[in-house]
Amino acid sequence: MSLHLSATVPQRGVDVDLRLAEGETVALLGPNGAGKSTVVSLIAGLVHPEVGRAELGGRTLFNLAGSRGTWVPAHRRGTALLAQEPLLFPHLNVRENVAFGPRSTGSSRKTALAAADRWLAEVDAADLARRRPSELSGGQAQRVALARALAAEPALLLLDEPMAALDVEAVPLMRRLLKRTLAGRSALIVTHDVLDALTLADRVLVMQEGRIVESGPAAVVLRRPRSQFTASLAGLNLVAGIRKSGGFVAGDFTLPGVLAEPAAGGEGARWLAAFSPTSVAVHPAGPVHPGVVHPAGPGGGVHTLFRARVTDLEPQGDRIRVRAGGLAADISPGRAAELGLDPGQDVVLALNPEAMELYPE
Ligand SMILES: Nc1ncnc2c1ncn2[C@@H]1O[C@H](COP(=O)(O)OP(=O)(O)OP(=O)(O)O)[C@@H](O)[C@H]1O
Repeated sequence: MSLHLSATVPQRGVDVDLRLAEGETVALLGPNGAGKSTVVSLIAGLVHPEVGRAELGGRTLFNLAGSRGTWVPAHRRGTALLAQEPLLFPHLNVRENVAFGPRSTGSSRKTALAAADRWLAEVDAADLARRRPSELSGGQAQRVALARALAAEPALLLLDEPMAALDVEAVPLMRRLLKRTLAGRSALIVTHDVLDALTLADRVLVMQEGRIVESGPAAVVLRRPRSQFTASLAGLNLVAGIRKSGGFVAGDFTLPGVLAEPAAGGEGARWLAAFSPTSVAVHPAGPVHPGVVHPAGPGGGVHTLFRARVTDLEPQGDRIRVRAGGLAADISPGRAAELGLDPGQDVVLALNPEAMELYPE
Protein backbone atom coordinates (compact mmCIF):
# COMPACT_ATOMS: atom_id res chain seq x y z
CA MET A 1 0.00 0.00 0.00
CA SER A 2 1.12 3.57 -0.49
CA LEU A 3 2.87 5.36 2.35
CA HIS A 4 3.37 8.99 3.19
CA LEU A 5 5.61 9.89 6.11
CA SER A 6 6.47 13.39 7.22
CA ALA A 7 8.11 13.61 10.63
CA THR A 8 10.71 15.31 12.76
CA VAL A 9 12.73 13.71 15.56
CA PRO A 10 14.95 16.56 16.82
CA GLN A 11 16.87 14.41 19.36
CA ARG A 12 18.17 12.38 16.41
CA GLY A 13 18.48 15.27 13.95
CA VAL A 14 15.93 13.60 11.65
CA ASP A 15 13.48 15.55 9.49
CA VAL A 16 12.02 13.56 6.61
CA ASP A 17 9.26 13.60 4.05
CA LEU A 18 8.93 10.46 1.98
CA ARG A 19 6.38 8.64 -0.12
CA LEU A 20 6.14 5.09 -1.37
CA ALA A 21 3.74 4.16 -4.14
CA GLU A 22 1.55 1.08 -3.90
CA GLY A 23 3.63 -1.99 -4.73
CA GLU A 24 6.90 -0.05 -4.80
CA THR A 25 10.12 -1.31 -3.20
CA VAL A 26 12.37 1.54 -2.12
CA ALA A 27 15.96 1.23 -0.88
CA LEU A 28 17.11 3.67 1.78
CA LEU A 29 20.85 4.32 1.64
CA GLY A 30 23.09 6.63 3.62
CA PRO A 31 26.17 6.84 5.80
CA ASN A 32 26.24 5.60 9.41
CA GLY A 33 24.09 7.73 11.69
CA ALA A 34 22.17 9.35 8.80
CA GLY A 35 18.84 8.36 10.35
CA LYS A 36 17.81 5.34 8.26
CA SER A 37 16.87 3.11 11.19
CA THR A 38 15.02 6.02 12.76
CA VAL A 39 12.84 6.30 9.64
CA VAL A 40 12.05 2.59 9.80
CA SER A 41 11.28 2.85 13.53
CA LEU A 42 8.99 5.84 12.93
CA ILE A 43 6.93 3.86 10.44
CA ALA A 44 6.95 0.72 12.60
CA GLY A 45 5.77 2.69 15.64
CA LEU A 46 8.92 2.17 17.69
CA VAL A 47 9.98 5.81 17.78
CA HIS A 48 7.72 8.74 18.62
CA PRO A 49 8.38 11.89 16.55
CA GLU A 50 7.95 15.36 17.97
CA VAL A 51 5.74 16.42 15.08
CA GLY A 52 4.55 14.77 11.91
CA ARG A 53 2.12 12.40 10.36
CA ALA A 54 2.12 9.11 8.53
CA GLU A 55 -0.49 7.36 6.44
CA LEU A 56 -0.41 3.85 5.06
CA GLY A 57 -2.97 3.04 2.39
CA GLY A 58 -5.00 6.08 3.44
CA ARG A 59 -5.06 4.92 7.08
CA THR A 60 -3.45 7.24 9.65
CA LEU A 61 -0.53 5.67 11.55
CA PHE A 62 0.10 8.84 13.50
CA ASN A 63 -0.81 12.48 13.27
CA LEU A 64 0.84 14.76 15.78
CA ALA A 65 0.02 18.03 14.07
CA GLY A 66 -3.21 18.90 15.84
CA SER A 67 -3.96 19.27 19.53
CA ARG A 68 -5.61 15.83 19.68
CA GLY A 69 -2.93 13.58 18.27
CA THR A 70 -3.45 10.13 16.75
CA TRP A 71 -1.01 7.33 17.52
CA VAL A 72 -1.62 3.76 16.30
CA PRO A 73 0.49 1.29 18.31
CA ALA A 74 3.11 -0.81 16.53
CA HIS A 75 1.14 -4.08 16.50
CA ARG A 76 -1.86 -2.45 14.77
CA ARG A 77 -0.02 -0.64 11.98
CA GLY A 78 -0.07 -3.38 9.34
CA THR A 79 3.71 -3.24 9.02
CA ALA A 80 6.19 -6.07 9.58
CA LEU A 81 9.85 -5.48 10.36
CA LEU A 82 12.73 -7.75 9.38
CA ALA A 83 15.85 -6.55 11.18
CA GLN A 84 19.51 -7.61 11.04
CA GLU A 85 18.96 -10.31 13.66
CA PRO A 86 16.15 -12.81 13.09
CA LEU A 87 14.82 -12.52 16.70
CA LEU A 88 12.86 -15.79 16.52
CA PHE A 89 11.08 -17.03 19.66
CA PRO A 90 13.53 -19.60 21.05
CA HIS A 91 10.86 -21.77 22.71
CA LEU A 92 8.77 -22.22 19.55
CA ASN A 93 9.73 -24.36 16.58
CA VAL A 94 10.13 -22.81 13.13
CA ARG A 95 6.57 -23.58 12.00
CA GLU A 96 5.07 -22.11 15.20
CA ASN A 97 7.30 -19.05 14.89
CA VAL A 98 5.96 -18.34 11.41
CA ALA A 99 2.36 -19.11 12.49
CA PHE A 100 2.68 -16.55 15.27
CA GLY A 101 1.91 -13.60 12.96
CA PRO A 102 -1.42 -14.88 11.59
CA ARG A 103 -2.32 -16.24 15.05
CA SER A 104 -1.86 -12.81 16.61
CA THR A 105 -4.17 -11.21 14.05
CA GLY A 106 -6.93 -13.67 14.92
CA SER A 107 -6.49 -16.60 12.51
CA SER A 108 -7.40 -20.06 13.80
CA ARG A 109 -4.50 -22.35 14.69
CA LYS A 110 -5.19 -24.52 11.62
CA THR A 111 -5.28 -21.53 9.23
CA ALA A 112 -2.15 -20.01 10.81
CA LEU A 113 -0.20 -23.27 10.47
CA ALA A 114 -1.31 -23.64 6.84
CA ALA A 115 -0.09 -20.07 6.18
CA ALA A 116 3.21 -20.92 7.91
CA ASP A 117 3.70 -23.94 5.66
CA ARG A 118 3.00 -21.83 2.58
CA TRP A 119 5.46 -19.09 3.54
CA LEU A 120 8.15 -21.54 4.63
CA ALA A 121 7.91 -23.15 1.19
CA GLU A 122 8.14 -19.68 -0.35
CA VAL A 123 11.51 -19.05 1.35
CA ASP A 124 12.82 -22.58 0.61
CA ALA A 125 12.66 -23.54 4.30
CA ALA A 126 9.85 -26.15 4.38
CA ASP A 127 12.30 -28.81 5.58
CA LEU A 128 13.20 -26.71 8.66
CA ALA A 129 9.62 -26.59 10.01
CA ARG A 130 10.17 -28.80 13.08
CA ARG A 131 13.52 -27.34 14.16
CA ARG A 132 14.09 -24.99 17.05
CA PRO A 133 15.77 -21.63 16.27
CA SER A 134 18.91 -22.83 18.10
CA GLU A 135 19.25 -25.57 15.46
CA LEU A 136 19.40 -23.13 12.53
CA SER A 137 22.31 -21.44 10.79
CA GLY A 138 22.22 -17.63 10.58
CA GLY A 139 21.04 -17.76 6.96
CA GLN A 140 18.31 -20.31 7.72
CA ALA A 141 17.10 -18.30 10.73
CA GLN A 142 16.86 -15.14 8.62
CA ARG A 143 14.85 -16.99 5.95
CA VAL A 144 12.46 -18.13 8.67
CA ALA A 145 12.26 -14.57 10.00
CA LEU A 146 11.37 -13.40 6.48
CA ALA A 147 8.62 -16.05 6.28
CA ARG A 148 7.32 -14.87 9.66
CA ALA A 149 7.25 -11.25 8.49
CA LEU A 150 5.43 -12.20 5.26
CA ALA A 151 2.95 -14.49 7.03
CA ALA A 152 1.62 -11.45 8.89
CA GLU A 153 0.43 -10.24 5.43
CA PRO A 154 1.80 -6.72 6.08
CA ALA A 155 0.58 -3.76 4.07
CA LEU A 156 4.20 -2.57 4.17
CA LEU A 157 7.30 -4.67 4.76
CA LEU A 158 10.19 -2.91 6.50
CA LEU A 159 13.67 -4.40 6.18
CA ASP A 160 16.52 -2.90 8.21
CA GLU A 161 19.79 -4.26 6.79
CA PRO A 162 18.34 -7.78 6.54
CA MET A 163 21.58 -9.27 5.19
CA ALA A 164 24.13 -7.36 7.25
CA ALA A 165 24.57 -10.09 9.86
CA LEU A 166 24.69 -13.02 7.43
CA ASP A 167 27.79 -15.00 6.44
CA VAL A 168 28.89 -14.02 2.95
CA GLU A 169 27.88 -17.47 1.61
CA ALA A 170 24.29 -17.00 2.85
CA VAL A 171 23.80 -13.61 1.21
CA PRO A 172 23.20 -14.61 -2.45
CA LEU A 173 20.36 -17.02 -1.55
CA MET A 174 18.75 -14.45 0.75
CA ARG A 175 19.03 -11.80 -1.97
CA ARG A 176 17.34 -14.12 -4.48
CA LEU A 177 14.53 -14.83 -2.02
CA LEU A 178 14.08 -11.14 -1.32
CA LYS A 179 14.00 -10.38 -5.03
CA ARG A 180 11.24 -12.94 -5.48
CA THR A 181 9.19 -11.93 -2.44
CA LEU A 182 9.58 -8.15 -2.80
CA ALA A 183 8.44 -8.05 -6.44
CA GLY A 184 5.32 -5.91 -6.60
CA ARG A 185 5.26 -5.50 -2.81
CA SER A 186 5.30 -2.23 -0.86
CA ALA A 187 8.58 -2.39 1.00
CA LEU A 188 11.29 -0.15 2.41
CA ILE A 189 14.74 -1.70 2.69
CA VAL A 190 17.64 -0.09 4.53
CA THR A 191 20.92 -1.26 3.08
CA HIS A 192 24.60 -0.39 2.77
CA ASP A 193 24.97 -2.52 -0.32
CA VAL A 194 24.64 -0.94 -3.72
CA LEU A 195 23.85 -4.36 -5.20
CA ASP A 196 20.69 -4.54 -3.05
CA ALA A 197 19.62 -1.16 -4.37
CA LEU A 198 20.19 -2.29 -7.95
CA THR A 199 18.62 -5.74 -7.70
CA LEU A 200 15.80 -5.26 -5.19
CA ALA A 201 14.56 -1.69 -5.39
CA ASP A 202 12.43 0.22 -7.88
CA ARG A 203 13.78 3.47 -6.46
CA VAL A 204 16.46 4.60 -4.04
CA LEU A 205 16.49 7.34 -1.44
CA VAL A 206 19.77 8.63 -0.03
CA MET A 207 19.73 10.07 3.49
CA GLN A 208 22.35 12.32 4.94
CA GLU A 209 22.32 14.02 8.33
CA GLY A 210 18.68 13.23 8.92
CA ARG A 211 17.38 14.38 5.54
CA ILE A 212 16.61 12.75 2.21
CA VAL A 213 19.05 14.29 -0.23
CA GLU A 214 18.68 12.13 -3.34
CA SER A 215 15.84 10.15 -4.85
CA GLY A 216 15.25 8.33 -8.12
CA PRO A 217 15.70 5.04 -9.96
CA ALA A 218 18.91 3.35 -8.80
CA ALA A 219 20.53 3.60 -12.22
CA VAL A 220 19.96 7.37 -12.40
CA VAL A 221 21.02 8.14 -8.81
CA LEU A 222 24.19 6.09 -9.26
CA ARG A 223 25.04 7.56 -12.67
CA ARG A 224 24.51 11.13 -11.49
CA PRO A 225 25.40 11.14 -7.79
CA ARG A 226 24.89 14.37 -5.85
CA SER A 227 26.96 13.57 -2.79
CA GLN A 228 30.37 12.04 -2.11
CA PHE A 229 28.58 9.23 -0.27
CA THR A 230 26.55 8.22 -3.33
CA ALA A 231 29.54 8.71 -5.63
CA SER A 232 31.61 6.32 -3.54
CA LEU A 233 28.75 3.79 -3.56
CA ALA A 234 28.68 4.08 -7.34
CA GLY A 235 32.48 3.82 -7.48
CA LEU A 236 32.84 7.24 -9.14
CA ASN A 237 34.82 10.42 -8.68
CA LEU A 238 32.58 13.41 -8.06
CA VAL A 239 33.79 16.97 -8.61
CA ALA A 240 31.79 20.15 -8.08
CA GLY A 241 32.45 23.11 -10.34
CA ILE A 242 30.85 26.09 -12.00
CA ARG A 243 30.03 26.98 -15.59
CA LYS A 244 32.31 29.66 -16.97
CA SER A 245 32.62 30.71 -20.64
CA GLY A 246 31.06 27.41 -21.71
CA GLY A 247 33.52 25.38 -19.68
CA PHE A 248 33.42 23.47 -16.39
CA VAL A 249 35.75 25.09 -13.85
CA ALA A 250 36.71 23.18 -10.73
CA GLY A 251 39.36 24.06 -8.16
CA ASP A 252 42.30 22.38 -9.89
CA PHE A 253 41.29 22.22 -13.51
CA THR A 254 39.09 23.51 -16.31
CA LEU A 255 37.27 21.49 -18.93
CA PRO A 256 36.91 24.02 -21.76
CA GLY A 257 33.87 23.96 -24.02
CA VAL A 258 32.11 21.03 -22.36
CA LEU A 259 29.13 23.15 -21.25
CA ALA A 260 28.94 25.29 -24.38
CA GLU A 261 25.23 24.61 -24.82
CA PRO A 262 23.97 23.55 -21.45
CA ALA A 263 20.38 22.39 -21.09
CA ALA A 264 20.15 24.16 -17.75
CA GLY A 265 21.95 26.85 -15.78
CA GLY A 266 23.70 29.93 -17.10
CA GLU A 267 27.08 31.49 -16.38
CA GLY A 268 28.21 30.79 -12.81
CA ALA A 269 25.72 27.93 -12.31
CA ARG A 270 26.95 25.02 -10.21
CA TRP A 271 27.59 21.77 -12.07
CA LEU A 272 28.81 18.33 -11.10
CA ALA A 273 31.12 15.97 -12.95
CA ALA A 274 31.02 12.24 -12.21
CA PHE A 275 33.55 9.88 -13.78
CA SER A 276 35.09 6.50 -13.24
CA PRO A 277 38.58 6.13 -11.76
CA THR A 278 39.36 3.91 -14.77
CA SER A 279 38.95 6.96 -17.04
CA VAL A 280 41.69 8.93 -15.23
CA ALA A 281 45.21 8.44 -16.60
CA VAL A 282 48.37 9.05 -14.57
CA HIS A 283 51.58 10.48 -16.09
CA PRO A 284 54.95 11.41 -14.66
CA ALA A 285 55.13 14.95 -13.32
CA GLY A 286 56.13 17.21 -16.19
CA PRO A 287 55.98 20.85 -17.17
CA VAL A 288 52.19 21.11 -17.08
CA HIS A 289 50.29 24.18 -16.01
CA PRO A 290 46.90 23.83 -14.32
CA GLY A 291 44.08 23.42 -16.79
CA VAL A 292 46.29 22.86 -19.82
CA VAL A 293 44.63 20.80 -22.49
CA HIS A 294 46.38 17.88 -24.07
CA PRO A 295 44.95 17.70 -27.61
CA ALA A 296 45.61 14.00 -28.10
CA GLY A 297 45.47 12.48 -24.65
CA PRO A 298 45.70 8.80 -23.86
CA GLY A 299 42.82 6.97 -25.51
CA GLY A 300 42.45 9.78 -28.05
CA GLY A 301 40.38 12.94 -27.80
CA VAL A 302 41.00 16.11 -25.86
CA HIS A 303 42.15 15.59 -22.30
CA THR A 304 42.65 18.04 -19.49
CA LEU A 305 45.88 17.69 -17.56
CA PHE A 306 46.68 18.88 -14.08
CA ARG A 307 49.32 18.35 -11.49
CA ALA A 308 48.47 16.53 -8.28
CA ARG A 309 50.26 14.92 -5.38
CA VAL A 310 49.78 11.21 -4.66
CA THR A 311 48.28 10.75 -1.20
CA ASP A 312 47.63 7.01 -1.21
CA LEU A 313 47.98 3.80 -3.18
CA GLU A 314 45.73 0.81 -2.60
CA PRO A 315 44.83 -2.43 -4.38
CA GLN A 316 41.55 -2.30 -6.30
CA GLY A 317 40.79 -5.73 -7.81
CA ASP A 318 43.47 -6.31 -10.42
CA ARG A 319 44.28 -2.57 -10.61
CA ILE A 320 46.08 -0.10 -8.37
CA ARG A 321 43.99 2.77 -7.07
CA VAL A 322 45.98 5.99 -7.01
CA ARG A 323 44.57 8.76 -4.83
CA ALA A 324 45.81 12.14 -5.90
CA GLY A 325 44.41 15.66 -5.96
CA GLY A 326 41.20 14.44 -4.27
CA LEU A 327 40.52 12.01 -7.13
CA ALA A 328 40.90 8.28 -7.62
CA ALA A 329 42.61 6.82 -10.68
CA ASP A 330 42.74 3.08 -11.34
CA ILE A 331 45.78 2.01 -13.30
CA SER A 332 47.45 -1.33 -14.04
CA PRO A 333 50.14 -2.62 -11.67
CA GLY A 334 52.56 -2.49 -14.62
CA ARG A 335 51.85 1.20 -15.16
CA ALA A 336 52.21 1.90 -11.41
CA ALA A 337 55.60 0.15 -11.43
CA GLU A 338 56.67 2.07 -14.56
CA LEU A 339 55.82 5.36 -12.82
CA GLY A 340 57.48 4.20 -9.58
CA LEU A 341 54.57 5.68 -7.64
CA ASP A 342 54.86 6.60 -3.98
CA PRO A 343 52.73 8.72 -1.65
CA GLY A 344 54.00 12.30 -1.64
CA GLN A 345 55.09 12.12 -5.28
CA ASP A 346 53.84 14.62 -7.85
CA VAL A 347 52.12 13.30 -10.96
CA VAL A 348 50.02 14.62 -13.82
CA LEU A 349 46.44 13.42 -14.07
CA ALA A 350 44.69 13.32 -17.43
CA LEU A 351 40.91 13.69 -17.42
CA ASN A 352 38.81 12.72 -20.40
CA PRO A 353 35.63 14.85 -20.63
CA GLU A 354 34.08 12.33 -22.97
CA ALA A 355 34.09 9.78 -20.17
CA MET A 356 32.31 12.15 -17.78
CA GLU A 357 28.72 12.67 -16.81
CA LEU A 358 28.20 16.44 -16.43
CA TYR A 359 24.96 17.72 -14.86
CA PRO A 360 23.64 20.74 -12.98
CA GLU A 361 23.93 20.45 -9.21
N1 LIG B 1 18.06 5.04 20.80
C1 LIG B 1 18.60 6.21 20.46
N2 LIG B 1 18.57 7.26 21.31
C2 LIG B 1 19.09 8.44 20.97
N3 LIG B 1 19.70 8.69 19.80
C3 LIG B 1 19.78 7.69 18.93
C4 LIG B 1 19.24 6.40 19.21
N4 LIG B 1 19.45 5.61 18.14
C5 LIG B 1 20.11 6.37 17.24
N5 LIG B 1 20.31 7.61 17.71
C6 LIG B 1 20.97 8.74 17.00
O1 LIG B 1 20.11 9.16 15.97
C7 LIG B 1 20.84 9.43 14.76
C8 LIG B 1 20.32 8.56 13.62
O2 LIG B 1 20.64 7.20 13.94
P1 LIG B 1 20.11 5.97 13.07
O3 LIG B 1 20.40 4.72 13.83
O4 LIG B 1 18.71 6.21 12.66
O5 LIG B 1 21.06 6.08 11.80
P2 LIG B 1 21.34 5.00 10.64
O6 LIG B 1 21.37 5.76 9.37
O7 LIG B 1 20.36 3.89 10.75
O8 LIG B 1 22.80 4.53 11.03
P3 LIG B 1 23.55 3.10 10.78
O9 LIG B 1 23.76 2.97 9.32
O10 LIG B 1 24.82 3.28 11.53
O11 LIG B 1 22.66 2.04 11.36
C9 LIG B 1 22.30 9.21 15.11
O12 LIG B 1 22.86 10.44 15.43
C10 LIG B 1 22.26 8.30 16.32
O13 LIG B 1 23.38 8.52 17.13
